[in-house]
Formats: sequence, structure tokens, C-alpha cells
Amino acid sequence: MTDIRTERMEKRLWGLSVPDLAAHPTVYAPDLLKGQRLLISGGGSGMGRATAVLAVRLGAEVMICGRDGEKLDRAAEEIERATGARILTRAMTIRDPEQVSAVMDDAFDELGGLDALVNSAGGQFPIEAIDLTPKGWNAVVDTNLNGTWHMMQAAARRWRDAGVPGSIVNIVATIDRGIPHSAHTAAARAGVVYLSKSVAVEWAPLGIRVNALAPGTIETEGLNNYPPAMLSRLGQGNPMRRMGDTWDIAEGVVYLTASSGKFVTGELLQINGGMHLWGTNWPLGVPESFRGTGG
Ligand SMILES: CCC/C=C/C(=O)SCCNC(=O)CCNC(=O)[C@H](O)C(C)(C)COP(=O)([O-])OP(=O)([O-])OC[C@H]1O[C@@H](n2cnc3c(N)ncnc32)[C@H](O)[C@@H]1OP(=O)([O-])[O-]
Ligand SMILES: NC(=O)C1=CN([C@@H]2O[C@H](COP(=O)(O)OP(=O)(O)OC[C@H]3O[C@@H](n4cnc5c(N)ncnc54)[C@H](OP(=O)(O)O)[C@@H]3O)[C@@H](O)[C@H]2O)C=CC1
Repeated sequence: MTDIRTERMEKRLWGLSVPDLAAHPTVYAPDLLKGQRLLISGGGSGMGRATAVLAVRLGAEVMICGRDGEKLDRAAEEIERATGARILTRAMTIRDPEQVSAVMDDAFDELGGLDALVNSAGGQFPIEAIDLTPKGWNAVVDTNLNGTWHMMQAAARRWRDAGVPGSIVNIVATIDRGIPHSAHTAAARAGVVYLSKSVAVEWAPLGIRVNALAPGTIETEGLNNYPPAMLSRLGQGNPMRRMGDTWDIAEGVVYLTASSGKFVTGELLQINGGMHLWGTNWPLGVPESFRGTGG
């Protein structure tokens, strides 16, 4: 690890900044998304913000939403400064269907329609499943499963009513071997994956494609929600033995939404260094019974 990276990690400045993202090389042609309109939940930080930067760099118009209006405005200002592109922001929670409906109306009105919805809003807290309270369980399931569903259905209804196609990408998590110490989110994300596969079939006649993207451990400020014990082992929980970056995810989202993905629906794209095959994170530390077993 370089000294600069160590310093950034110690200051808990995870991941690529907006200027980094604005200058990052991309495999895509500059006008790939010209004329496309995207709504990105959780677009004020992390993977959602990286996707917003890549999308505007490729010519798209973007609205980002999340709970913290100041965070969204800060992201929009940084993006304008770094790329010259103006994006729209809306403070809301995906957990409230009425707020979801309002943001979707705004996106369709103010962007003049919508081509793609990217659901990057979500999160959880590490806990041993046996200690979960009903309130904690409900908070995580309501955010990650119900909230994502409200967004998906609200977009799909408007595409159906307008008789136009659309595309949805749901950012989930690597769930193939469960997520010990995060069973609540594993359950919710598994729900989103199979929800996505189900409506990919139901909505194909409407011209709506629905895909999921499973990130592994990705360097974002979201990691500040985790205990230092986990942070010191970050990146070891996959066969590539490193973290991914938000550009890995942003380019994956664009692959699925752009014409490159026009024959892809109901898919789960894993961008995780092979984490679905080997490795665990144990956010609260490796339990005694699993020590020395190689993850
Ligand atoms: C997994 C692999 C790596 C993944 C990395 C990432 O995803 S990076 C991205 C990560 N980014 C994020 O995760 C950011 C987004 N995450 C969030 O916004 C929240 O974590 C949330 C969605 C889970 C809760 O939303 P909310 O506003 O409804 O929450 P609230 O605060 O009102 O709590 C409701 C109840 O939940 C419980 N409880 C909560 N925290 C803890 C805890 N630490 N400990 C124990 N329990 C906890 C508690 O029961 C609480 O009720 P109480 O006892 O207070 O009456
Ligand atoms: N980083 C990683 O290693 C991994 C991340 N993930 C998941 O990927 C997604 C993106 O994460 P990442 O970019 O790392 O983390 P961030 O915490 O940076 O992004 C999550 C975003 O979701 C928004 N959000 C959370 N709850 C709500 C809500 N109820 N309504 C609207 N917006 C909400 C947050 O904004 P605000 O606080 O303003 O609402 C935040 O911008 C999340 O679902 C995350 O859990 C999955 C596996 C690994």
C-alpha cells in the first residue's frame, strides 16, 4: 500500500474523490450516454456518486437523491466544478413510498423523461444475528428491500404509462455464501436479487430491463460505519486480496444500462474480486471457532 493511501485511510478519506473520478480513464466512448437521463439513489456518496460522475462524463443528464440534502448539494457542486456538468438533487428517503413517488415525478418532469434508474441507496450495521432487535431488523429490511422496491415500481409504472423502455440497476452485496455479522442485509439483498429476476421477466414485454450488481468490498466513505477491527482487515476477504474502487462499480453500472447491456436482463453482475467464491469479512472480528481456518 502506498504512503498516500495509508494516510487517506487513517484520515478515513476512503476512495476516489470527485476530481479523481473526473480524471479517471474510462473504457467508454465520450458520448456513449448522450441523451440518456439517469436517476441515482444514494448518489451523494460512494458508488452512486462515482456513477453520477461517469454518467455526466459520457453525456448523460443526472438527478441524485438521498436523505442528506447538504451531502447531495456538495456532491453536485463538486461534480460541476470537476466536469462542468450540472446535476439535479432531491433530499428524500427511499423508505417512504410518497417521497419516492414525488422524486420520480420530479425526475421525469425535470429531466424530460428517464432512461435508467440506479439504486445505490442502502446500508446496514454489523451485528451478530442473535442480538438483532425487531427495530434493527426492520430498519435494514425497510431500507434495502422495501426502499429499493418502491423505487423500482415507481419508475416502472411511469415507463409503462408513457409506453417507453427503461433500465434498472440495483446495487446489492455479495450474498452467495451469506454475510456473517450482517444477516439482515444478506436477507434484504437476496430479496432484491430475486425480486429483480422476477420483474425482469414480468417487465420484459414493457421494454424494461432489470439487473443487479453485487459489489465486493469497495473503498467508499460508507466503510466509516464499520469498526476499526474490520477496517484493518479490509480487502483480505476475497481471492484477489484487495478492495475494489468506485470506478469498478460505475463502469459496471454503465455496461448494464448502456447499449452494451441491451440483451442483458435478470442478471447479477458480481464485481467483487471473486468474493462470492472465497473469503469472509467478519465485520465484528473472526469468532474463536473460525480462527485459523483461512476464511
Ligand atoms: C457487509 C459488507 C460490507 C458492506 C459495506 C457497506 O455497505 S458500506 C455502506 C454502509 N453505509 C451505511 O450503512 C449507511 C447507511 N446506514 C444507515 O442509514 C443505517 O445503518 C440503517 C439503514 C441500518 C438504519 O437506518 P435508521 O435511520 O432507521 O436507523 P436508526 O439509526 O434509527 O436505527 C434503527 C434501529 O437499528 C438498530 N441499529 C442501528 N444502528 C445500529 C448499530 N450500529 N448497532 C446495533 N443496532 C443498530 C437499532 O435497533 C436502532 O434502533 P434504536 O436502538 O436506536 O432504537
Ligand atoms: N462499500 C462496500 O464495500 C459495499 C457497499 N454495499 C452497498 O452498496 C451501496 C452503495 O454503498 P457505498 O457507496 O459504499 O456507501 P455510501 O454509504 O456512500 O452510500 C449509500 C448511500 O445511500 C444513501 N441512503 C441510505 N439510506 C437511504 C435512504 N433511506 N433513503 C435514501 N438514501 C439513502 C446514503 O445517503 P444519505 O445518508 O444522504 O441518505 C448514501 O449516499 C449500499 O447499498 C451499500 O450498503 C454493499 C457491499 C459492499
